Amino acid sequence: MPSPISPLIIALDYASLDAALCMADRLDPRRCRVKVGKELFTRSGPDILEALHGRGFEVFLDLKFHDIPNTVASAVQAAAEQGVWMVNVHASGGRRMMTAARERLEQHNLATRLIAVTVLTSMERGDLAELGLDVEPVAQVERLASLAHASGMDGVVCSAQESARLREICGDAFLKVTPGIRPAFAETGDQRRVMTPAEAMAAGSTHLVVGRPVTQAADPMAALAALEQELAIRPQGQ
Ligand SMILES: O=c1ccn([C@@H]2O[C@H](COP(=O)(O)O)[C@@H](O)[C@H]2O)c(=O)[nH]1
Repeated sequence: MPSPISPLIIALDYASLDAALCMADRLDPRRCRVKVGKELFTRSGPDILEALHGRGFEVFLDLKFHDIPNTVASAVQAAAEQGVWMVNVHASGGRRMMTAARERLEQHNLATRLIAVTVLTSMERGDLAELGLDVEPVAQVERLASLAHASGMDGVVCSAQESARLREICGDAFLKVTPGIRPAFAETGDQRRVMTPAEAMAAGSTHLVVGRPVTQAADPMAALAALEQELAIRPQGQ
């Protein structure tokens, strides 16, 4: 199946394989990718990847690996060998960790996209201050994205508020995968650095991660359709 033309990645944050597949079966792999995160993977294990691949989805495995270089490289290899489209690590694990993961993929001819998390979209200046970082989030994102770029990452996870700046620093081809997407109709919840889908694309985000605004909506398919309309995406075949 060809890759979807849409930048949308739907976060399947569910407590069971059955619940996740119930949602996946209402989605169209020609219209979006899907993301498997910590809750779902911890509950279902690799079975969920096989089930989603079997349905034709490209999967972003969002486990945010952060450990010593050899451990992270081995975890990234394991993810890639299960055929995921994208996997991520924490940029704060440092250059040697990211480089080890990149080299491991190359040694095994694995084409999975490898990206690094900069500053979680749920964090604001006060959260960084409590970690001893007296900086605006955008400054910390720039620092970590530059390091990720220099360490051979295909892109980063950042908020859409930083996408324009990262386009200047790291270029168009460097992926800017942005959670914290909140259409006008959705609640912010625990997210802090948010943007609407249209604003995020205009700012230079390459991929938009959307969870609760679709998955927790009273009518998830209507919420997805509203997102697509905002982004002027025409479903294939129409
Ligand atoms: O900085 C980050 C990194 C990852 N996430 C993940 O994206 C989704 C967002 O879900 P919403 O329901 O749309 O808030 C979720 O799976 C997070 O774990 C993030 O939000 N921010």
